[in-house]
Amino acid sequence: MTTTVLVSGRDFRPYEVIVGRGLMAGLGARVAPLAAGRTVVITDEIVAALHGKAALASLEAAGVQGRLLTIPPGEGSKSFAELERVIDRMLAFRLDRKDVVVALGGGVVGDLAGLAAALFMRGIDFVQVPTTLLAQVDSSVGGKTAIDTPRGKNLVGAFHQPRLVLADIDVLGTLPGRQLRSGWAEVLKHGLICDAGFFDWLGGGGAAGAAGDPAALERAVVRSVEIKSAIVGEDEKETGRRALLNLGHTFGHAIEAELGFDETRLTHGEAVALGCALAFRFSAAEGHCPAKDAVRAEAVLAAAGLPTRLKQVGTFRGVRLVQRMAGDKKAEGGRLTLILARAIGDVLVEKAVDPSALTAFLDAEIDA
Ligand SMILES: NC(=O)c1ccc[n+]([C@@H]2O[C@H](COP(=O)([O-])OP(=O)(O)OC[C@H]3O[C@@H](n4cnc5c(N)ncnc54)[C@H](O)[C@@H]3O)[C@@H](O)[C@H]2O)c1
Ligand SMILES: O=C(O)C(=O)C[C@@H](O)[C@H](O)[C@H](O)COP(=O)(O)O
Ligand SMILES: [Zn+2]
Repeated sequence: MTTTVLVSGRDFRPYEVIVGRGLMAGLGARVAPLAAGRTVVITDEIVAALHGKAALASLEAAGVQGRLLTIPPGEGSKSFAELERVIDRMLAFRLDRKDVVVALGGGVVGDLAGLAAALFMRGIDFVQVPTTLLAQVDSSVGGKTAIDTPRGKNLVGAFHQPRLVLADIDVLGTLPGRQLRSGWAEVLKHGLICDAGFFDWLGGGGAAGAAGDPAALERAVVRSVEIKSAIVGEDEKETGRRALLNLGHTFGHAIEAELGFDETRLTHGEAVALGCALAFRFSAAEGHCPAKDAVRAEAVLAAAGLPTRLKQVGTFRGVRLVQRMAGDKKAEGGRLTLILARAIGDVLVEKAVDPSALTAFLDAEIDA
């Protein structure tokens, strides 16, 4: 079965997110109506080897001219240097404004290719073909594109919505278990934000998804896309409600930065899982949410094989983490903003976080 979720908001052209099995073969037919000219398929070396041929064959069968542009795999490619190289290749290919970028890969490919599409000749169309669970449930939807700088995650970017998202559950069959669990963290995040029933399912019968069961994965992808697209439709540019999608990220991004964005030590999804557990425990400590919800959130995250304690991933100092967190894009006038919880499925934007309370909380967490 194929499910189509429409992402629509006041200030951008609506687009479809198509979720199902065996969709890669139909990529060309779906891209053809969007591409007046040619396509460039931006992908990483690992995905190119696994799925590049199928993508190009499908485009060719539909009469769409396509060529591959590969980047090295990993977070290191979300850099000014790689962005420059990609745009230079696009210029060398003589792409024009009618040509279309296809982002075939995980969140790294989607974020970089999306930003290149946003900048190239002031913006050309792009299509997301997410190949990691994380990209299917999160990064391919909503139009956030970005690169990192040594000072932090995603600090340079643009909002640029795709024309189409094609999420083929079958491509997840080649994904390593660790990457599957990493994507599962963003799925759990969606339940924690606004759907306690979904979270219960993910912690019960749906847990098979984290181990690769295709039916559970499909249901988890569809519900995640529904949740994310509804929020993005209301608040594309994160002036309000969209910040809720950042649950766990102010902690998570600071931890990723402290580890030098080394995904062999901590993937983005693992950082989000740890960040969600910290956000729930800090919420409980500050009296926003019952302690039992923080305990339950942690139990489900841990059962999925995700980290929930700082000492599992490295050695940190509270003051350093808080300095990093103050540099987050949600901070206004140097004031820390955090997404905190009232309960599982009910979160809020807290703009008046006391840095000393947060530092003391993190120092106590470091050995906990
Ligand atoms: N734009 C957004 O809204 C948004 C949302 C969430 C995360 N992100 C960003 O996404 C990035 C993380 O994305 P990710 O977790 O997909 O990581 P990733 O893109 O680095 O992919 C993880 C690894 O899986 C490999 N891979 C991809 N598809 C595969 C497949 N089908 N089979 C086998 N291997 C495959 C890749 O080559 C890579 O080695 C981070 O940079 C994060 O900041 C962005
Ligand atoms: O789409 C959003 O909005 C999100 O916050 C989704 C996050 O999972 C994602 O990691 C996003 O890239 C974080 O955005 P940032 O603005 O904190 O960099
Ligand atoms: Zn994320």
